Amino acid sequence: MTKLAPSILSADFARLGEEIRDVEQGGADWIHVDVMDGHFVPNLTIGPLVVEAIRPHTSLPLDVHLMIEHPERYINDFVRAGADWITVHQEVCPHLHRTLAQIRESGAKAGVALNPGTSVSAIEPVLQEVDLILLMTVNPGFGGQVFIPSVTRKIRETTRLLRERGFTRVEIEVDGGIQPGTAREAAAAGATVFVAGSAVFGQADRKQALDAIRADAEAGTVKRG
Ligand SMILES: O=C(CO)[C@@H](O)[C@H](O)COP(=O)(O)O
Ligand SMILES: [Fe+2]
Repeated sequence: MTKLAPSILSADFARLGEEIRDVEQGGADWIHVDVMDGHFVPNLTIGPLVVEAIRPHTSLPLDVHLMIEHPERYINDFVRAGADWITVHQEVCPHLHRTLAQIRESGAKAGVALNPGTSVSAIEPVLQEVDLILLMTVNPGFGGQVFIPSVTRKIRETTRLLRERGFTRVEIEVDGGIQPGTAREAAAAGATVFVAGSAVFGQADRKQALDAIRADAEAGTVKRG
């Protein structure tokens, strides 16, 4: 099933509760929360306090994307704050297996993210520990960037690998530059969860924006068969 996860990075931070309710009413499936530390990525955003503040404003799953070094120090705080899914980057986890196990033990679903320059082979040994693979379709750090087309091949490779290994319930999430057009391309390659920041919050009518991305992604899914 196609799932849409609007990224609040492009929302109005002064009105976060209202913004989240607006996309929930508009048909969002998850709320994507981008956490940046100014070290792993050149930008600073939010922490567990903001997750705790938005939790009462939605019944949707909170999908927390940690773009931070030493994510193991903060996993439990984010889960206590209300995160349902926690995704860490392979590039900052020397003990990836242990970090993914920590996420599951804390009660959240475990995701692992790969930058555009990181091969899917880097996570082959830990597939058993993973509920979601996030393939960055831009270099992480900012909203509003352009989808990198060469990542489409990696989405296909990931889809094939999960099928071959029998991990058919693992979600493939794409993040960065997702809008009508790129959603279809990613869906045709096997993506199941679509993060969109500027393409949703940059539009006055969020329902219309979400409907357009969903229709495009579903057209790609049909093409994949
Ligand atoms: O993780 C990130 C960026 O690092 C994303 O979640 C962005 O927030 C997506 O924004 P758009 O590219 O959709 O505007
Ligand atoms: Fe993200």
